[in-house]
Amino acid sequence: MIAVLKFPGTNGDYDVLRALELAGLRGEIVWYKDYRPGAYDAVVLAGGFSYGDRLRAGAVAAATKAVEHVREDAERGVPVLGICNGFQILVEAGLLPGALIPNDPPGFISRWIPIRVVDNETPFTLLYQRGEVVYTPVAHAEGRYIPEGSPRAVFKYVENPNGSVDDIAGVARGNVLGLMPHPERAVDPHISRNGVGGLKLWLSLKEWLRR
Ligand SMILES: NC(=O)CC[C@H](N)C(=O)O
Repeated sequence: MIAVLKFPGTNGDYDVLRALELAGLRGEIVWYKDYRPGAYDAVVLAGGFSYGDRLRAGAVAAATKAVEHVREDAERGVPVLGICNGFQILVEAGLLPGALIPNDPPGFISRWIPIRVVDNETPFTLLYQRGEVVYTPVAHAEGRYIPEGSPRAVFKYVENPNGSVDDIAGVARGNVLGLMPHPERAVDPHISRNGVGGLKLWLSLKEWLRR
């Protein structure tokens, strides 16, 4: 069972659930107060505006017991994925290195953009070719990635929309991955005119869990 973690203000949880379903995976939306460590095969922190992005996007959710439990699970080897606000939460909690600051140029962006898979050795990217370009929606105001040390970049923007250093769109540490684009919104041919490039991310997880 895959947990789709929900905080007050999370809005991407049903999209993740649907993507898991399309990939043939079983998911469950888990309210943050109900999250129990050791109970799930993988965890997805979905996008949205947890706690209204107060203080900094992701900062309040990062201080919850639920994220402490996610950290314990991550240390046990459970794959953890943070999408957009989920990525912001993982960075704020120190599970991933660096910082996500307001976009440059400033403002909320919402559009499809091409991204490149530069590392296909994570539990979420193993079915992609290295260098493969996929189209995904981005929808954020605080997505400018500032690295700390030499982070392991997994996705890079082909068209950098937010001023992220080195065009970094997603980073991993061990079995934890975070990215600003929304792979769960690029899975359904009925609503996507830009392909279903996000689907392989969910199929990769399925393959990783099978192995
Ligand atoms: N789609 C999202 O997860 C939004 C992320 C965050 N609230 C921002 O605007 O930066």
